Amino acid sequence: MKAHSTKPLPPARRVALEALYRCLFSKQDIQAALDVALSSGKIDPRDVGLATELCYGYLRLKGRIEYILTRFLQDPGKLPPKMRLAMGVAAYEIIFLDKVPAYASVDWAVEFSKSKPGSRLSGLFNAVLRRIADMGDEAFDKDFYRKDASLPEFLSRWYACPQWLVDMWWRAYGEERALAYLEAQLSPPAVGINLYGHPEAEEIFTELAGAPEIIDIEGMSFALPAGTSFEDEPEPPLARQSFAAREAIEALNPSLWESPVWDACAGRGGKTRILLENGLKVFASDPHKGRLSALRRELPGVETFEANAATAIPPHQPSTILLDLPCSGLGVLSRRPDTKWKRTTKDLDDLMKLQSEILDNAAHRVKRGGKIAIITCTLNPDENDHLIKAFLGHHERAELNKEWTTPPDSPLGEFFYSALLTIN
Ligand SMILES: C[S@@+](CC[C@H](N)C(=O)[O-])C[C@H]1O[C@@H](n2cnc3c(N)ncnc32)[C@H](O)[C@@H]1O
Repeated sequence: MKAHSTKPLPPARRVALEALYRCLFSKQDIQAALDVALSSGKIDPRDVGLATELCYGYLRLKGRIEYILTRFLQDPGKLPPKMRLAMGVAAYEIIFLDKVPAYASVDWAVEFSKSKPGSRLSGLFNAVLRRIADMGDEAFDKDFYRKDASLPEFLSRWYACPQWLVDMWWRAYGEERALAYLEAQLSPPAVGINLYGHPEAEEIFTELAGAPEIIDIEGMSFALPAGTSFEDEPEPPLARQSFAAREAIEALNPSLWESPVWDACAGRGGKTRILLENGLKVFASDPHKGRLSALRRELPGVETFEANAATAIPPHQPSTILLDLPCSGLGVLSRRPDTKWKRTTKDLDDLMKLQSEILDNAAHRVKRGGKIAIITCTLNPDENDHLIKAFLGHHERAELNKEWTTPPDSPLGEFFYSALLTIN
C-alpha cells in the first residue's frame, strides 16, 4: 500500500522549505525567496519569525548538518533534493532550536516524507532523526567532526563552509584571520540603522547615545547587537544599513571629497545616504531597475539613471566616483549565508573582470585630479587589494591614497574593503 501524507506541513516549515528550495535550487536570494513564500497567505507573526530563523539558521549551518546526515545515512545523495532538504531542516531544529521539542520536528518531517508516493521514506526519516535527537552534546563536540578529516576538511565541516573557501581564506589571510572570519560567519551580524532625513533625528540620537545596548554610533547611523528585532520593519526615513559598510566608507573621509560625486553602483542607495549626509552633491546610477526605483522612493531628491558603470558616460563630469562594486559578497556571509553555497570560483573570475572594467571606465570619466573610492563587501584579495594593485600597474596617473579593511575582531560580524585613489 502506498503511504500518502494527508497532514499539511505546519506553516513555518512550509514557508521555510519553499524559500530554501527556491534559494538553493532556483538560485534566488534567500530574502527574496522568503518574501515570495511568505506572500502566499496570511501567516501568524510567530510563524514568520520561526520560518526566518529556519532559513537563515539552516543556511549558516548547512555544511555541519549535512556532515551529520552522512554519518547516519548510507547515501544522502540518493534522497530526492526536497526530501534531503526537509531532513536537514528538521535536523537543524533538533540540534539548534531549544524551543522546539525534538518529537515535533521528527513528526512534521516524517509526515512530509510520506508525501513522496511509494517512496517508503518515513521509516528512514524516523530512524535518522531519532538518532540525531539522541546525539545530545556530541553534535557540539569538535571531535565528532574530525573523524578521518584533514585540518581543512575538519574546518569545512565545523564552520559549515565549502572547502575552497576555507582554503582560500587560510592561504590569503593566515590562520588567525581565517579562523576569525570563519567564526564570524556562523552568527547573525549586528543590526545597523540609518536616520538620514528623519525630522527628529537629533532627538533620537540624543536618546540613543546613552543606551547600553548600542554597539556604535556615527553620523546618522547606529549599530545594535545581532538578533535585535523590531515590532515593525523600519520604514523610510529610517533605513537598515550595514554599520560595517558605513565604517568602510567613513575610513576614506568622504567629508573631504569634492562634488559632484557619481555613485556608479548605487543599488538602493545605502551609500548615497552617507554621501548626502556628508553634504555632497550626488548623482547615482545602477543597471538594476528595481534597486534604482527603491533609491528614487527613499531619496527622491537625487538625480538617477540606469547604467552599466563599465561603459557609461555620465551626464556630468564627476569630481569623485564612488564604486561600491558588485562583488562575491564573501565578507557578509553572516547576513547572506546562502552566498557560500552558491558562489563558484568561476564567479570570482567573472566578477574580477567586471570590476576592472568598471574601474578602468571610472578612470576615464573622473576629472583630472579627481578621486575614485572603491568599496567591496568581500574577503577575496583578488577583488580587493590585488584588483587595486593591478589597476595601479597599468594606470600611470593613478595614485593610491588609502586602503582599509574591517578588523577581523570587529563586533559587527561583516567585513568590507575600501580604497581611495587619485587620478592625476
Ligand atoms: C554592493 S551593491 C551596491 C549597494 C549600494 N551601493 C548600497 O549601498 O545600497 C553592488 C551594486 O552594483 C550593481 N551592479 C552590478 N553590475 C553593475 C555594473 N556593470 N555597473 C554598475 N553597477 C553594477 C548591482 O546592481 C548592485 O546594486
